[in-house]
Amino acid sequence: MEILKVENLSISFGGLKAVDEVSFAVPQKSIYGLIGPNGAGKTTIFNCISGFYKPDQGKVIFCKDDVEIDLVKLKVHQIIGQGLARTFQNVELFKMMTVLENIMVGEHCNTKGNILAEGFRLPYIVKEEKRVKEKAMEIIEFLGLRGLENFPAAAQPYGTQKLIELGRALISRPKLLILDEPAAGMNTTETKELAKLIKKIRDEFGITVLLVEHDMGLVMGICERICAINFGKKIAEGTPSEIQRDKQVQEAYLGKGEEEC
Ligand SMILES: Nc1ncnc2c1ncn2[C@@H]1O[C@H](COP(=O)(O)OP(=O)(O)OP(=O)(O)O)[C@@H](O)[C@H]1O
Repeated sequence: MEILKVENLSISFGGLKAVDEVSFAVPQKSIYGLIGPNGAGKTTIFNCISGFYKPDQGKVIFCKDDVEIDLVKLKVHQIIGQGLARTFQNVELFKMMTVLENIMVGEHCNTKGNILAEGFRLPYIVKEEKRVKEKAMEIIEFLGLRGLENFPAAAQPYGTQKLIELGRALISRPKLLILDEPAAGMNTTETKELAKLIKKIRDEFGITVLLVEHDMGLVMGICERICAINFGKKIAEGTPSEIQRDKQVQEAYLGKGEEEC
């Protein structure tokens, strides 16, 4: 059973067809990879799924409790409300805020406060804040960031900042987590830890993970299925070994005539 179905998705920027009739389906509770050379259209597909771009054509079907919802018709906050969270290619943290506060922000969509209630510190706001703080601390523990909660996010090394961003996406306990190049800028040890963490997120929380990543070791090591795109078009879809053997994928990465991927 699928949680996400991308159907005939297309979007152009001026004369450039960045995504050209791409279709793929992500099975529930799987780790699914989207790969392709630079400029292939991967982030653009993510932006269409998460509502940042409106495609020219196609559907993005999110399957929730046996109901199919076309995300293309929804606004970004409505998509988040359906249970979809994402991280970005470049770390997007609130630099002046602490690690804890940055992660708490991810639960904002599920809180009921308003500016007046918060200003007067009404009892339900205090209770709500305590609940969110406890939830954020659980995530901090899960990510192995215990002890850093009260330090500024901006003071952390890049790999840690990426984990904080991941924590912000995780706190809302999404059904589908979309990760855009989670290993970018990480060293080999950090990338290995990240691979374990992504598996743990799926296994312990039952969250489906859709990821774009250039680190082929990570992709081939943790994804059950992969969709490969090039120049905006889907060129292959299958298991990691099927993708590694695929001639079109080999050509896309290495140029014609090369045998290995
Ligand atoms: N907002 C935009 N306006 C104009 N062109 C865009 C826009 N967003 C993406 N593009 C173009 O669409 C194409 C696909 O870009 P995209 O960022 O999706 O590729 P990508 O596969 O994610 O690449 P990378 O791996 O380098 O991040 C590129 O040619 C890019 O320049």
